[in-house]
Amino acid sequence: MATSQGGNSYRNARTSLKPHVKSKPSQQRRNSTGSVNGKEHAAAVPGRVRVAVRLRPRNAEESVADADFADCVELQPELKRLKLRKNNWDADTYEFDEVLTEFSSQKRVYEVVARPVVESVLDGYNGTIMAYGQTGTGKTYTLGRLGEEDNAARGIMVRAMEDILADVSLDTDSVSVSYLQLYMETIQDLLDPANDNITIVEDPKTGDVSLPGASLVDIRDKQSFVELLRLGEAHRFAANTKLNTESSRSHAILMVHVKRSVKGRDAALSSENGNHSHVVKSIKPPLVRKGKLVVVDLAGSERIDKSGSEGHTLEEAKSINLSLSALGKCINALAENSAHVPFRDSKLTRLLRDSFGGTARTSLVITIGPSPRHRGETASTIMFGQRAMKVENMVKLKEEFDYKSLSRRLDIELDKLIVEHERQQKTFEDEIERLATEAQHRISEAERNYVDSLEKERSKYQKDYMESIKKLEEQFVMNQRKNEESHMKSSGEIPRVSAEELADLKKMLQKETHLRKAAEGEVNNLKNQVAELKKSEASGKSEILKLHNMLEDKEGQKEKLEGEIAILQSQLLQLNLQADETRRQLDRDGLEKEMGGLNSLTSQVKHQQQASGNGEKPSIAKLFEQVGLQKILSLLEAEDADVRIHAVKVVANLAAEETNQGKIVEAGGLTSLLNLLKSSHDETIHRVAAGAIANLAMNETNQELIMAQGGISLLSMTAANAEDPQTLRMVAGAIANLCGNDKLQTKLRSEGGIKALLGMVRCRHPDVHAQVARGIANFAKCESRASSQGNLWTKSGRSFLIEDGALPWIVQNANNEAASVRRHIELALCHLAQHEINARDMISGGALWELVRISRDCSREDIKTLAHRTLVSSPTFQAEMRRLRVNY
Ligand SMILES: Nc1ncnc2c1ncn2[C@@H]1O[C@H](COP(=O)(O)OP(=O)(O)OP(=O)(O)O)[C@@H](O)[C@H]1O
Repeated sequence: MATSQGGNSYRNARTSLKPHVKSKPSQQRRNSTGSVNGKEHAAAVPGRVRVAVRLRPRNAEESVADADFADCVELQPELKRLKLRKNNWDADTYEFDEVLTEFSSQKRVYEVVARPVVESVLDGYNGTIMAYGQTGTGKTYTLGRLGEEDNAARGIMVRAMEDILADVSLDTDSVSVSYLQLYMETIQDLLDPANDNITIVEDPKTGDVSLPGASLVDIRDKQSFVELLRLGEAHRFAANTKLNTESSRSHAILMVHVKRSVKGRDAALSSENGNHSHVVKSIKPPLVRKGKLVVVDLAGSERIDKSGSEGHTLEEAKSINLSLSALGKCINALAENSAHVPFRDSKLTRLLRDSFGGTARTSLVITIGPSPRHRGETASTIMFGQRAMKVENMVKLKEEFDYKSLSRRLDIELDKLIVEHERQQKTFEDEIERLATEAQHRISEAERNYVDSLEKERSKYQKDYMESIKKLEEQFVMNQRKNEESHMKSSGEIPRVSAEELADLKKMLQKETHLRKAAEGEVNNLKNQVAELKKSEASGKSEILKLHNMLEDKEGQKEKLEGEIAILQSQLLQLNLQADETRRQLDRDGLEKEMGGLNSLTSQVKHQQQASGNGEKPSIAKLFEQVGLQKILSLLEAEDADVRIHAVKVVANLAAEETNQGKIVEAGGLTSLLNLLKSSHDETIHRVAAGAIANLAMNETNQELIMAQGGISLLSMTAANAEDPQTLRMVAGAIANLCGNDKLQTKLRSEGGIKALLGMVRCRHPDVHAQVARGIANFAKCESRASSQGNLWTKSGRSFLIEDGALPWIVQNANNEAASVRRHIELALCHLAQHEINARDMISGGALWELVRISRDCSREDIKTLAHRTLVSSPTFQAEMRRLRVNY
């Protein structure tokens, strides 16, 4: 039955997919790449299977055998019609998409049958070109001629590859081929014949068919492809010979995979010099199009019975060629729009599933011979072609994201970023290191400058101070000398401390204050520098930490400096006090000896006392406030002897104030002072420390503490070693104070206090003697109190003073010209005489006569009365006086 098919030509089919695109491959590529959008092409486009019929010319045998017969077909190529003669007067007419006469060149056949499919493949579609026909009708001629002897004879395979290679760019695209044969349901790799059990894999989602087990050879030029085809043919021939079969019974399948990158999609990745973060953000996997061209040279169809599609059993079909039979059934089903298409009946139909009723563009060339002897086969072939023309495919673009490629590119990009990051990191670290080094240098330099300036100021100040001390000492010695002279001569001028000297001292104090401010300014300057460094090193935390530490060091140094300044201040203060003391002393002596300069000195001293007196207490208070007692006491243990000396002087000055004494003792000052007596060999320290202890020893509680801490032994030891009268005066004063405590008598005596006291009289200085006398008087008074209460310390009841041999010195100094000595001795004698048991010793020691003298001549009325009462009340004294006939 004649049909009217194929209103569209191959070219029309092409334009139906791409309306404005001409068929020139390279032009086509330019137009399609870069503008293709994956979504646009995701939709499938209807594409009917195109069928061309090609008539082989009569061969030699047919020219002879059929010489008298007309061809069984008559072609009308311009009408794309074929007439199949039934007999001499009747024929069936069939329309095809192309009708290729026996004179059609290989080139024309390629262009009308294959080129549109090849172009589709290059655009990213799957395409199938298949030849179907009776053995010897020219299927292999049409598809597989290599054209080595005659270039014009090149078949579709070679021409297709030529077009593909001409269109792709092998830098970005790839072309690879597999070559196989299917025989009796076995797929054999023609490029690796040992591989003869290749399985078909179908992607359930896309319906794509692949043969992952087949060799896949990259093609970079036509020659290597031709070689590969030749090799495949040789293997096909050898294999079929071995199997004792015919080539026409196997199907040859060439698969050409074309993978093309779609330009423009990954432009972001190619912007090598762009911002990397931008690249990463905008990164998209490159888009690739994977077209696959399948060229199938089917086995000869003559084995298929005309009724192959009409009921041959599967078993029969298998015995000849199951594959062609199954293909016919599938095409029938597709042509008739059957609900079920038996693709799974054979491997050929499974392989060609995409080509018929799938997503591929399919072009079928049916080959026929002219011989009327094979009219049946020819008719069968024509009917196969007619049915195939009814098969509608849904041509679909095979475009996908190339994640592998993206991954590779990202790896490269990542490597670049890592390298760049490392470079930046290195630069950053270098910068940090440079900043840190620079900061360190600046800090070191500032530190050096600071230390240098401090050292300069300190040494300058020390020098000034030492000079001032020296001047004062010289002044003091000079004054003393003058004083002694005036004392001896009872005449002469009283030296004065000049107003200029005091003004100098004040200046020094002001200067020191100025220096301190300068030092503070320097510290502030350093702070500013550190702050600047902090700003410039915001990211260098460790450096900032270092700067903090250094700042703290500086603060520590500042504190230390302030401590030293405070000491220096105190020294100045002390100098003031000493100057005042000197003035007072001069005043006193002047009062007694010198009436001439008395008034002026007194007024001067008073003035100074007012001036310094007004400033002194605030100064001490300020000292407490600025430095802190603890700090001052800690300086008693300073390594620097000068510092120790100054510190002990400050403490001594503080201890002179009754209000400070409790604080000093509480803060451990007493213990420190006692330690100084023990540990120091410096006479000045001994003198000043003893003075401070003497001051503290005025308090009863402190007296007990001094004793508890071995103070009497330390004072005794100091007394034994000292030669300086002032030191001895201080020690004697301290012991004298202790002697006045009733609770400490026994301990004081047992620890050598009395003997130490008496030992100090070796120094002839009246001040020392006065203190010794005071101590003896205190002790005697306590003994007297105890005896009156019946508390006797010795077995005999005798006085410790007498037992320790004090009596001779007492008697000897009872009438000492120094009033301060004499008064205390007179009192001591009176107290000793209170206890009857001492009377004998006193009589034998000559004390009786002294008592008598006191009772008669003492200028102090109270002492005089006491002496008299004692003498009168003592039987022993009374008896002695009677014995000596003293009238009393
Ligand atoms: N169009 C043609 N022009 C000239 N010679 C042809 C043409 N087609 C076929 N021939 C010749 O016919 C012979 C058989 O052709 P070919 O081998 O291609 O047939 P076939 O269909 O592939 O056979 P088979 O199914 O056995 O493989 C060859 O000698 C070939 O050169």
